[in-house]
Amino acid sequence: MTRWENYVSSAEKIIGAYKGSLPLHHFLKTFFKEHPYMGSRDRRWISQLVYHYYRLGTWGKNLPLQTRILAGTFLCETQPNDLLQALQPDWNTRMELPAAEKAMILEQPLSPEGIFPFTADLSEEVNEGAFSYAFLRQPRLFIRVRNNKLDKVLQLLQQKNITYEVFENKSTIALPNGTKIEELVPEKSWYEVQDASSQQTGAFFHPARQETWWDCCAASGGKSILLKDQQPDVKLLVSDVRRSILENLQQRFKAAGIKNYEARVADLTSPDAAGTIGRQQFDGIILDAPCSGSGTWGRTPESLTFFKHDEILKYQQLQKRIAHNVIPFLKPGGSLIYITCSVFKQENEEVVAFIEANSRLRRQEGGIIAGYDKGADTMFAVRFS
Ligand SMILES: C[S@@+](CC[C@H](N)C(=O)[O-])C[C@H]1O[C@@H](n2cnc3c(N)ncnc32)[C@H](O)[C@@H]1O
Repeated sequence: MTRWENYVSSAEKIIGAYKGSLPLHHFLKTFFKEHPYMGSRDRRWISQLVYHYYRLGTWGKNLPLQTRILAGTFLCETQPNDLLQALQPDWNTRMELPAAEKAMILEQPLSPEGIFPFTADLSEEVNEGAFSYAFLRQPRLFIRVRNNKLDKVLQLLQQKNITYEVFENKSTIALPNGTKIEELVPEKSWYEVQDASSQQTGAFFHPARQETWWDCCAASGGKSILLKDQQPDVKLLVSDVRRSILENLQQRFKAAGIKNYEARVADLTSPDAAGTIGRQQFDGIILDAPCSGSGTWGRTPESLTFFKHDEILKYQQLQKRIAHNVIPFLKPGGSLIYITCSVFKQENEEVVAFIEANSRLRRQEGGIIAGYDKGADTMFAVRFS
C-alpha cells in the first residue's frame, strides 16, 4: 500500500469505529495514541480526511465510503494536493471549480438539506444555502483585542508572517484556524479568544456605570469579560450549574485582570434558584443559554451526522425553564439579553415568543448574527426590556 492509500484506510477505520458519543477531536487523540508509529504529518493528513468527510453532512450518503472520503477532500479543498494527485488525478486538476460543479462530477447534486439535514428547523433569518455550504470550509479562529493593544498584537503577528484580517471595529481579528495565538502573543491580558459572532452579542448589552449585572449561565466567562471591558465598574454576579467551569472562569478572569465579581454555583432549572441568588435584582441579566450549539457545528462537523433531532425540543424546554426562573430577578426597566449559539427557530424565535407571552418583557433589538459569510459561528442574541 502507498502512503496515500494507508491514509485513506486509516480514515476508513476511524469513521467505522466512531459513533459520535464523544467529540471527534478526543476520539482522534485516543486513536493516534494507540497508533504511536504515525508521525505528525500522517496525523494531519488522516485528521483532515476524517474532518472533510464529516463536513459533507448527509451529502452523497450512497457513495462507497472510500469514494466519499476522497470526495470530502475534493469538495472542501480549493487547491490541488498530493493525495488526490496520487489517488484521483482527474479530480485534482479541477480543484478550483465551485463545490456544486464538483458534486456534479460525482453525479450527486449539492443541496442545503443534503449537507445540513435540519434545514426545515432553521431560524427565519438564516440563509439556508449560505449557512449549509459554509460547512465545506473550516471556520477561522478569532480573537478580541483588549486594552488598546491592537498595534502591539499586529506587530507580533507580522513578525511571524501570520495572515490576518482586522475587522472594522478594530478589535476583532480573524486568523487561520490552528494559529497558536498563545505562543505568538504571550501577554494574555491583551486579547481574548472569542468567535466574531460571540463578540457581536456585546452590541446589545449597553451597560451603564454602577449597574448590577448577572451572567447566569456564565461558563468560563466569555460574555462577562466582554461586559466588563465595556463597563469595568459594573457590579457582576456570575453563576453556572458546573463548579468546574466556574473554576476555569476564575483563572480566565485573573489572566484578564478582572477582580471585582461574585461567583455562585446555581442550577437555574430548580425552583430553589432564589435560595442561591438571594433577593437581589439586576439592571441586566445575560442568559447565554445551554443549546444545541448548531451555529458552531462548522467546528464540530461530526454533529451533522450524529445530532438527534429530538434534542432540539429538550433544549427548548431547558431554555424556557431557565428564562422563567431568572426573569423575576430583573429590575423593572432592566435588560435581559437572551443568547444562543443555535440556528434553530425552536431555540430562538420560539423562546422569544415564550418570554413575551409569559412576562412583561418585550423584544427591543437583535436576532440572528450570521457567521457563515466570514468563517465564524452563527449566533442569536435578543435584548428584552
Ligand atoms: C452556552 S454556555 C455559556 C457560555 C458563556 N456565557 C461564554 O460566553 O463563555 C451555557 C452554560 O449554561 C450552563 N447550564 C446548563 N444548564 C444549566 C442550569 N440548569 N443552570 C445554570 N446553568 C446551566 C452550562 O454549564 C454552560 O456552561
